[in-house]
Amino acid sequence: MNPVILLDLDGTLVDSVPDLHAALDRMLLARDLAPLSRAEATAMIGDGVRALVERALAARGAVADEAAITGFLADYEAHAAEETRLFPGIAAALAEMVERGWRLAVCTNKPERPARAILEGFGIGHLFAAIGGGDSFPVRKPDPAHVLATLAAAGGGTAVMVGDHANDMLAGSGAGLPVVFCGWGYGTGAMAGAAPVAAMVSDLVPLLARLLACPLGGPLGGPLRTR
Ligand SMILES: O=C(O)COP(=O)(O)O
Ligand SMILES: [Mg+2]
Repeated sequence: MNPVILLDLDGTLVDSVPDLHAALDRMLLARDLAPLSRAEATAMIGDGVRALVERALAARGAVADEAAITGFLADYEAHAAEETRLFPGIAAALAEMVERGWRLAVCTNKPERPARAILEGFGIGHLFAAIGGGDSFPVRKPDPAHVLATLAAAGGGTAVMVGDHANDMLAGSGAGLPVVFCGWGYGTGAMAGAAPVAAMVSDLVPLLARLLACPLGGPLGGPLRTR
């Protein structure tokens, strides 16, 4: 069976910071709190909506409640695809993956609805055999079960996890899969740990091809597992 490339969304396929940052600032403004810098907002992304809202409010000395979280989510969902863009080169990289016969899936901590809306907005939703959002399963990254449930939804088989955050590396490795760290995303370089790094989008397909060509393990990573 052809391998599955499990792809993180925010910071890997799409630059979603502008819309997330704008929604956070609308939430803060509504509470008479000062807006965030772009760097502050970026560093808060990676653990889903609840953590994002909690971090933004905590940065301004406030505490998140359920109303803040549901209000943020409703507002963000309505504006999730305004300034969000595919990173340059991603559309071509996805097309090449499909051309090679690799199956694609998204494994993101973003809730499933806005994740689907963003992918469909770019006309690429149909490329993915599964979209595992942060609310699709009882757990999310860094829990390996999020990766495994997404892989199962995509039909199972050999897989690689690709992402820009420590959560992606932990979840993928914990699931027994090789992982690739994306250097163009929101994570810090230290989050790559021992994972091979695709420094630029153009590095990704060649790196995945090398990983998939050495199933017994090699300098690039551990053994590929079939599930
Ligand atoms: O929503 C988040 O916090 C991060 O989303 P990601 O898992 O696609 O990077
Ligand atoms: Mg990410």
